Amino acid sequence: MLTKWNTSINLVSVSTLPDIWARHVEDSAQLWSLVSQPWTHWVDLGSGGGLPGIVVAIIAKSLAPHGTITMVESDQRKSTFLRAVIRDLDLNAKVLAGRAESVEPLSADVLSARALAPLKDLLPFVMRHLKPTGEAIFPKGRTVEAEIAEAQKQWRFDFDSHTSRIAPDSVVLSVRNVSRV
Ligand SMILES: C[S@@+](CC[C@H](N)C(=O)[O-])C[C@H]1O[C@@H](n2cnc3c(N)ncnc32)[C@H](O)[C@@H]1O
Repeated sequence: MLTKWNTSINLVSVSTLPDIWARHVEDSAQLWSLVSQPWTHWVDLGSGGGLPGIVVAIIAKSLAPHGTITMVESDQRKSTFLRAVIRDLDLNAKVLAGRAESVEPLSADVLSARALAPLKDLLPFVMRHLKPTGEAIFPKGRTVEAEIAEAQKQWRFDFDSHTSRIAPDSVVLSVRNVSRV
């Protein structure tokens, strides 16, 4: 469905399509095993083509059927795509077609966002949508150290950095206990 819809909506860069499994599916799926605590509500912000939200929902269907995934996507056409996938695959997931800063607070146990914004701009979303005991999980590239330093000017937070299984120069950042400096 991603490949088919990508011809009319720009869900992923066309140059990545030949390597779609590793670049997008495995890259999203690796988040699953990095979450360190039980969860019932996973929120994915700026899901675009369902990365990682749809991939997480597919895994959850067999491994965590109690889990609900909410995807927040500001683009109406991408939201329509996400709803079509949820319907076709009968996933326990829903889409809020709106902006992360304006949808109602979502009280997530896990919050993810891939390629949405630098860390300093993600942390206000963490404050709005993640439970105080929850965990945020962000795939990040080579700029991660600079993003952490920039974010620490305004925020306190605990974090762990996990080397990506897919791209050795990337990491998955796990963030907890966020508060303003
Ligand atoms: C670069 S794309 C990444 C999409 C997907 N997460 C991925 O990794 O392929 C960013 C997505 O976030 C959406 N977006 C941008 N700002 C947003 C916001 N404030 N709230 C919700 N979605 C947003 C865009 O429409 C776009 O689909």
